[in-house]
Amino acid sequence: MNVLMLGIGQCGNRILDAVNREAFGGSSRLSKYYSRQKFPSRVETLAINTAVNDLKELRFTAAKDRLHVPNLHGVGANRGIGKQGFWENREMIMEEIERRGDFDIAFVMTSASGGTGSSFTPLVVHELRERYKKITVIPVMVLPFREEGSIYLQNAAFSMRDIMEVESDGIILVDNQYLKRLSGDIKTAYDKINEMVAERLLFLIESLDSEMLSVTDLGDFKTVMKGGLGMGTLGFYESDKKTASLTSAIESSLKPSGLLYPADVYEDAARAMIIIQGSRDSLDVDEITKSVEKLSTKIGQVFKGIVIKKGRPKILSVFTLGQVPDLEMLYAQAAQAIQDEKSRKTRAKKQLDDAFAYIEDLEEVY
Ligand SMILES: Nc1nc2c(ncn2[C@@H]2O[C@H](COP(=O)(O)OP(=O)(O)OP(=O)(O)O)[C@@H](O)[C@H]2O)c(=O)[nH]1
Repeated sequence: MNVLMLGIGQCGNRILDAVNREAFGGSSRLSKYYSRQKFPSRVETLAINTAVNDLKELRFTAAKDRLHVPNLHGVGANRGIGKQGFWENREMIMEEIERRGDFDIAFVMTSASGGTGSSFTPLVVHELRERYKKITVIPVMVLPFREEGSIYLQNAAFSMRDIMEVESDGIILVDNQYLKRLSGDIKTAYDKINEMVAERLLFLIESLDSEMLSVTDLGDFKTVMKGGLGMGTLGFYESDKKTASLTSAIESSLKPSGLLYPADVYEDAARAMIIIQGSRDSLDVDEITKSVEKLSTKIGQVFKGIVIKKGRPKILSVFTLGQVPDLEMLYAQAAQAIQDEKSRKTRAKKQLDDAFAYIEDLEEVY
């Protein structure tokens, strides 16, 4: 399978760096000696940014895989400038991608709320669709902490609408706000979130490209991603000594603690795919079949995949949602923030006009 992973803007770049870190051996001391990725698929990565400093800070992404869009130093969270920046550099950006050959699937990772990534991503998705007729395109959109300010909220609202309007094959949602409970300080939270996203995406890629005992393939994945509202998220669970059974491990992969976006899977999910990796003796196919069937009665369509691989069972759940109450709340907050900003501007303007009114009929006296 030929996979393209694009990370656009600072957040997208950093998630891509986490992917490269993971793919080249993770945090192990040996990782720097790996010159090739550990995965069977051909995975091409490219970090795109308007801010050269964001690209410089990457540690695991090769220099040839960093593309600076010239004449800009970030777009200061301004999506208008971002879109213009993309149009002015469209051919250069797309040529850089096309030089990497043909692809079956592309993941385009970005924050929904900054300027560069959130404005480039819908346009890049559109271009990929135009240029690669058979490609599956999955945007991975990171929603902001809700207290990050009105511009970030507004950007998230408008960029999510833009990304829904271009024809992707389903959006994977990641919510910083939901995941911030993972850590006290922001830097550690970012690292942890990025690592979670990287781990899940690489698990997915690896599984789709493996000989599965029970087959799920790119076609099934696309069917899942097209379900419901065409947006969903990923869950994950890694068994340990304390895990009671395979069934409880499968159920745990759907629990809030492993999800990248808040959802009540049993209430909200439209379609799902459960992929189980583990050593042959740790996987009981009958038990897996039974628990997936049980899930199907609640969720509707559930695909299952089983990959034989050394170690305790690890489970990835992929699902799309039929309702997204948290996203609706984000829009309500964004609308309120835009209104507040407007009234603050009007008030400030009036105050200034009132101030100028004091000297309206006066001249400077020297
Ligand atoms: N999960 C995660 N979120 C991040 C990270 N870095 C930034 N963010 C979030 O991304 C949003 C800001 O978007 P950026 O990606 O920094 O913006 P950009 O696309 O580079 O655009 P400009 O800086 O405006 O040119 C905020 O909501 C941040 O919380 C990261 O490493 N991980």
